[in-house]
Amino acid sequence: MRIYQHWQGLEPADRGASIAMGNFDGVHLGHQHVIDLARTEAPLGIVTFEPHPREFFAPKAPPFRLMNPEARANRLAKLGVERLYQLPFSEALAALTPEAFAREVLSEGLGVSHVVVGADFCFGKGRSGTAADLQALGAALGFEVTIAELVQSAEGEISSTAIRQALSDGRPLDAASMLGHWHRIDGEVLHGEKRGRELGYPTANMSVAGLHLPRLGVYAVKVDVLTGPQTGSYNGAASLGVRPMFGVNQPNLESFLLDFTGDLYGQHLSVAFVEFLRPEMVFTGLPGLIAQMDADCARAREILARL
Ligand SMILES: Cc1cc2nc3c(=O)[nH]c(=O)nc-3n(C[C@H](O)[C@H](O)[C@H](O)COP(=O)(O)O)c2cc1C
Ligand SMILES: Nc1ncnc2c1ncn2[C@@H]1O[C@H](COP(=O)(O)OP(=O)(O)O)[C@@H](O)[C@H]1O
Repeated sequence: MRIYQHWQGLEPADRGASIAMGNFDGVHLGHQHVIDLARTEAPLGIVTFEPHPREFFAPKAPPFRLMNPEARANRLAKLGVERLYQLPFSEALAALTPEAFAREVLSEGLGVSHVVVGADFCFGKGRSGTAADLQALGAALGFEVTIAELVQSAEGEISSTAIRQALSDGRPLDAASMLGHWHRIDGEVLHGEKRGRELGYPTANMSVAGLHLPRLGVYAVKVDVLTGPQTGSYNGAASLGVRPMFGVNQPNLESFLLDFTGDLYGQHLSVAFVEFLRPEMVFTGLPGLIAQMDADCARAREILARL
């Protein structure tokens, strides 16, 4: 998959894609439907925005993203997307009217052959353009527009908002049924306080900055080690939180991999949230915490063996 960060001055060979357009946060089943409708004989593309328009307009709002741009790109590549047009969202882009966006960006810039958007898609200055407006503009400018129906799940309409809520509630299975896959946090293993190894539970620490946080607590997780000499998929127990036993900390994600020994510093991991086990707790001494971690790992092992 090729990533483009501009829409102007493209080579003819980089134009003409059939594209799905949106934020694709989480790449859930609704997104996958939109992407499927964009599969034609033309190269399959995605048009998305970076930063996310909501981050651009409300930079101080609490983080809401389900995934970082790299994780999104990796997942889109797995779905067979050949071109990711990750357009820099700016004052100038936000100020384009629906007509100007369709003409300057989609038609003259990207030269799209076909565009798919969800039925609730809005675009252009003040979000004033609808999916139907885009269809009319496409007819005038010479590209086809398909409007995808919103996909339902057992919980109702699938949306990034509903997925965030399920995760905030500690319902990763419900989130997964809307995502079509486990919710994952991806990132590099960072150095921590070196305390884990003394507890008998070395943990791979990852930053969760900029991401929507699932309910804080301890989870049964599947951990994919993506780089290094020990790549593979491991079962684990992870703590997403602030480690109240050890002072005031920023939230992070600490994963203990079952049946694993080795060095993970600097490697890339993808941690899948399978089941919420319990909130973080404060114990009167380390033996209490260690006994609880023993119990967490036993439960995680049992849950993950059933998958
Ligand atoms: C399965 C598991 C359960 C945990 N439960 C708690 C907890 O209840 N309370 C807490 O303060 N920290 C908890 N932690 C976090 C540990 O305190 C943390 O991993 C340890 O301090 C190691 O930190 P370090 O990696 O920075 O050395 C848990 C960690 C794991 C892996
Ligand atoms: N089973 C395991 N699960 C997770 N990390 C492990 C495991 N075995 C060894 N490690 C290594 O130990 C490191 C964590 O040890 P720890 O004492 O918790 O230090 P830190 O505070 O730097 O995270 C991990 O980053 C990894 O390199």
